[in-house]
Amino acid sequence: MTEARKMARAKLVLLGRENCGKTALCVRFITKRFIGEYDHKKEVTYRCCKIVDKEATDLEILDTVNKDCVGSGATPLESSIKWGDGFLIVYSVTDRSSFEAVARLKRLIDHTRQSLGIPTVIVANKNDMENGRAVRTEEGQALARDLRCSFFELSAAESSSAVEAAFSQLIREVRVEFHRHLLAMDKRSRVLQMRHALKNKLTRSKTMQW
Ligand SMILES: Nc1nc2c(ncn2[C@@H]2O[C@H](COP(=O)(O)OP(=O)(O)OP(=O)(O)O)[C@@H](O)[C@H]2O)c(=O)[nH]1
Repeated sequence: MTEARKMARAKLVLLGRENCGKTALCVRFITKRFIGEYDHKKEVTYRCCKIVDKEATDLEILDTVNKDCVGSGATPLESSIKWGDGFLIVYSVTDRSSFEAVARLKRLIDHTRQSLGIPTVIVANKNDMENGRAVRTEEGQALARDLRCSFFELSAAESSSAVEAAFSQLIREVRVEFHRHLLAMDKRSRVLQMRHALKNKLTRSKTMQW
């Protein structure tokens, strides 16, 4: 792969019900640290550079706040969805309603982007809280299979490497999509070139007849 065709940057968006751990995941991924409490009021875009599979990518990561795909939050959420190249849909294994929001959020991505192939990873967070578990691992796996998304169950509080694995998977999927898009553009421009060449040839042969 030539340098010019490598994906230099990507925009990632974290979606999910309030309190499921979106900010904790972002901060863990960027700093490798888990900090107990975060400011819940602001939507934040983090910038960082990460190396995945020996390839550096500049990332913008949008941490959305308290939004669901229903009600008044829907419009700004759609603009975040239009902005992103890839999505982490997060739920907490201790909060059934956050799990139920996942399918709705995935449908909103599909609908907003008019595509079923937008890179999306589902993250089941807080699996250190076994006592408060309200969603079984198999339920998360089954939902991810149905929605054709990669799935990670983890704890932002306990495992930096698991968080890194989930983000890395999303970055890989965004890269695949980027290269698919480039190939489609190449194909289109080849077709246009051929059409142009054919038109020129036809015009020339007409001219010769005259
Ligand atoms: N035990 C445990 N607590 C977690 C974990 N991840 C996040 N938390 C806690 O859950 C609470 C909510 O985490 P946030 O990261 O603020 O959640 P959020 O989804 O960004 O919340 P909003 O900003 O309201 O949308 C905080 O008290 C975190 O410390 C985890 O993996 N395990």
